[in-house]
Amino acid sequence: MQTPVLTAEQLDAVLARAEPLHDASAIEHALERMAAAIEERLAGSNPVVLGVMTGAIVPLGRLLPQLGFALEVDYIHATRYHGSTVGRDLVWLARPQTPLRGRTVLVVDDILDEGHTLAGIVQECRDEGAEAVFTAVLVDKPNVRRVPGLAADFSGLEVPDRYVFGAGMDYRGYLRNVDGIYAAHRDDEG
Ligand SMILES: O=P(O)(O)OC[C@H]1O[C@H](OP(=O)(O)OP(=O)(O)O)[C@H](O)[C@@H]1O
Ligand code: HPA
Repeated sequence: MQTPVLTAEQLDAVLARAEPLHDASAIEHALERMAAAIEERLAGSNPVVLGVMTGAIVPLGRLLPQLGFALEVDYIHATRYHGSTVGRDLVWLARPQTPLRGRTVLVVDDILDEGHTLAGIVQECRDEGAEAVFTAVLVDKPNVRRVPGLAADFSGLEVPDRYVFGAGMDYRGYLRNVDGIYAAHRDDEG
């Protein structure tokens, strides 16, 4: 049997010493505000909504039932953290199967950090002929390493420049299922 990278006991310890940033109700309200803003802007455009795997699972799954207009759902998988807390080169694991030519696209992700992932995906959508590309992230982490000029069209909550997890965001592949957003203790980063 393959040994898990982290044990349940280790994860309990990471969670216990992490700093709570946003609770479940703050996340719920942020997603409601985002859904209203997205609906106001994109209703009638029949968009392709692209979830960025894997972190988008939670925000996308919670946003979709709140979007009351015609849309298609697909996913794209590009990663640069590979279960680590340090970003590297963007690696493409899956491109969307839905033709994007002439379409309005809404890219949904859990977090905008340095921005290389979102910038790469937006460029990919444009290269595939998308007519307009919008971006939505549950969490915005402003920082000096951000790709210059990059901002999400729709965002929910801000976090400080710390390694965060929960609400879809992972800590070394785990803790995406935590219903709150936490900053890892400095000793647990790196
Ligand atoms: O703004 P950036 O610095 O580029 O980082 C943001 C990206 O990093 C995370 O993905 P990750 O590569 O960890 O894959 P995951 O979705 O499987 O967690 C997150 O889900 C974003 O897609
Ligand atoms: N947490 C989880 N995933 C991430 C982060 C983060 O702070 N930054 C980029 N991907």
